[in-house]
Amino acid sequence: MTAIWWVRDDLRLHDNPALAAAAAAGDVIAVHVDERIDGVRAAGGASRWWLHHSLRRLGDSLREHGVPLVLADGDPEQVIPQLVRETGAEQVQWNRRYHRPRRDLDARLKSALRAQGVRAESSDGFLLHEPWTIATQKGEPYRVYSAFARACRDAAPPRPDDAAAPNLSGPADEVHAAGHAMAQWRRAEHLEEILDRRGWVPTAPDWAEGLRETWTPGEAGAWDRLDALEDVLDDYARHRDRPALQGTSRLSPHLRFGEISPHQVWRRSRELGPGEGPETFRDELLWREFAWHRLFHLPELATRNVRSQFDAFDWREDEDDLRAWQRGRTGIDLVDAGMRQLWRTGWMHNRVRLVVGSFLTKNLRLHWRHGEEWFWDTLVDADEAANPFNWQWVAGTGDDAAPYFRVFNPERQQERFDPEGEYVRSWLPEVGTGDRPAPLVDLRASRRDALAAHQRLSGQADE
Ligand SMILES: Cc1cc2nc3c(=O)[nH]c(=O)nc-3n(C[C@H](O)[C@H](O)[C@H](O)COP(=O)(O)OP(=O)(O)OC[C@H]3O[C@@H](n4cnc5c(N)ncnc54)[C@H](O)[C@@H]3O)c2cc1C
Repeated sequence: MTAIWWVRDDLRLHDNPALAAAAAAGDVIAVHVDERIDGVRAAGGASRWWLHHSLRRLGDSLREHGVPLVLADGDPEQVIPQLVRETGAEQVQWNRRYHRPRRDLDARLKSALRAQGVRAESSDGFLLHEPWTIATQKGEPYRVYSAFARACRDAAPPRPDDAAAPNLSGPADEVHAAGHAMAQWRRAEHLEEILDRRGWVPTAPDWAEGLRETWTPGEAGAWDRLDALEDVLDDYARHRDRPALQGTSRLSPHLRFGEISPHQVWRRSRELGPGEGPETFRDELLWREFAWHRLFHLPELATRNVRSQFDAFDWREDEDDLRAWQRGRTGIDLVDAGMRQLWRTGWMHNRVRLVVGSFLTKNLRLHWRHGEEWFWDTLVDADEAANPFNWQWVAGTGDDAAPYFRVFNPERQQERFDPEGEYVRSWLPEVGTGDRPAPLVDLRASRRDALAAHQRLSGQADE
């Protein structure tokens, strides 16, 4: 029997319930669809770069087991049934995703396949807990992180270790899919050609040099970061806010693309001990979880203020200021250093994300959606939940968010978290040379303006 494994944000062989189910059924054909879905944004530039390399590496790993990776594009509701017809597959397996337009599509496809007598099944491969399993006593979703995290910790522990990849085999060479024989899909050059045609790796200009230097997309790269966790966790609670240090795991893009599962990361952190470091780290994994559960319940998280009173907020519109922020030319050292780190490496330290987010939405009073969209395009870990969730958190428009009137002062933040200026100098070598733009805004005056705008909003709410 042949089973199709529909690869989505689970680009790994280990601890992958959908792949394990397909392998248990018989020969496996893996398929990835470059899909276009109404109501879902296309991946940003940095994510596309990542996906190109991650798919290539997944193709290499599957090939070692004789399993082809088919690269298709278009509407999955057409592509998957067509593949089923072409290959004679009797099963389709996938891991669930949680944004409503994607879930709706998956549900429609599941029904359509089942109606044709094909066994279509979904599994839990992306989160620690399915969103419908963590609820208050009234059966409602949690809106406050601390209560949510307690409920997660009280729930069933993560899946037991299943270190071995499943036993895999592929279909006969003469089976065709998407116009090519399986023998072709199993060739590295064939995969490379099709990936190249997608145009996800920039050439003119090649802005990905810093990404190549920083990251190794794919399951092996994820395992290297996981192995390095032991160097980080002991001091995690003390070092995680210091951007000049390698004080955090840098697992975020690997988790984003499912090159490693949160169960694997949680388990490893447990093996590394109780203690303040590992506990604080697990709290962060639960923030990831919280963001996804919120997206499950709030599908418009990226486009609507969770706290709707902010719909009337007096945001400014200023293209020049936005561009200066994006390019790291605000004249505020910590902000510019962070934006340069992002542009060069596709990643920014969490503390600095908070600072640049506060600066954009408060000192510049530009809408958080502008920041969210820029991050969406430039972060290698940009995801549909954590990105809008955290932007709404920083802007004060989200659930359990930092209040709008809490404005980070970037200079104080630098004194606290980069006291020697190491981080700032590493991204802004021109600091101290006089070759820096004048600050875009006066930090005190712009803070006062932001607070006044918030006051006006509160006044309206009271009327
Ligand atoms: C404005 C803003 C936007 C953000 N956008 C994203 C995004 O698109 N994708 C993303 O994964 N994270 C996002 N974050 C959260 C956080 O900055 C990153 O997850 C973290 O910096 C990744 O580095 P790390 O893997 O070394 O984290 P670690 O400190 O090692 O944490 C371990 C893991 O926990 C998760 N995590 C940690 N902090 C958070 C958080 N606040 N929210 C959700 N998950 C968290 C991540 O999966 C991370 O890999 C954003 C934060 C802010 C303030």
